[in-house]
Amino acid sequence: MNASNTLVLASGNAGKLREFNQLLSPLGLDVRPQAEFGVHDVEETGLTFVENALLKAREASRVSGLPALADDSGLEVDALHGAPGIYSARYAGEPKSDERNNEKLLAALSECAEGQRTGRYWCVLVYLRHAEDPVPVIVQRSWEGEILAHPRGEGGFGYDPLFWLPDQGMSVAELQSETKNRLSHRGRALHALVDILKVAHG
Ligand SMILES: O=P(O)(O)OP(=O)(O)OP(=O)(O)OC[C@H]1O[C@@H](n2cnc3c(O)ncnc32)[C@H](O)[C@@H]1O
Ligand SMILES: [Mg+2]
Repeated sequence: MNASNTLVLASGNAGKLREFNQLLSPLGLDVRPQAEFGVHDVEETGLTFVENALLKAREASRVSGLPALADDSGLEVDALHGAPGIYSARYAGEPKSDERNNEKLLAALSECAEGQRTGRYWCVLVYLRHAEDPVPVIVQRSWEGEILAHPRGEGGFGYDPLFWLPDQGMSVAELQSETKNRLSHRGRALHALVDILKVAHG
């Protein structure tokens, strides 16, 4: 990390920012949302999570002058040939709406039998020391689950009320936030990233 352990979080998603703060504040890192620096959302024109995460991190670092951490994530559903995938945030169009995205997902799977509703969350994290960093740190993690036929639970964000964890016997929206952070695609990716940064930068 840099001398002051300050970094900018290249995200405008309130649910992600909450989870990053829960995960990173115990590490003594000063994590600032990109909105503090007037960073606007970039167009996510990549065809992969990693390309989009790079675009977001580069812009946030360029505008803030700080190291940047970006997350590009989404839900891959087998019966939908990987959709909504990199388009998860805008699955039901603009403006982004978790509620409409969930309704569209339920409709798309209305004919899909239990047992065939498998999928996974993906999270790709990119850390850049500066906007032109030629050696980004990149970590990708997934989290397996099944898509419910009806929403359950109030916690989390995005597709969490529809994402069922057979091992837990709960949807992600029914988990305690600490449990989600320990098990999730994002939580595990972040721990791996922090381990890499500790080795690289002390
Ligand atoms: O790009 P930023 O500003 O970070 O915010 P965003 O919401 O647009 O984020 P993405 O482009 O990475 O899209 C990710 C979408 O995938 C879904 N998603 C990712 N992680 C999730 C999680 O932990 N729980 C539920 N849904 C998640 C959710 O719909 C997100 O909006
Ligand atoms: Mg986005």
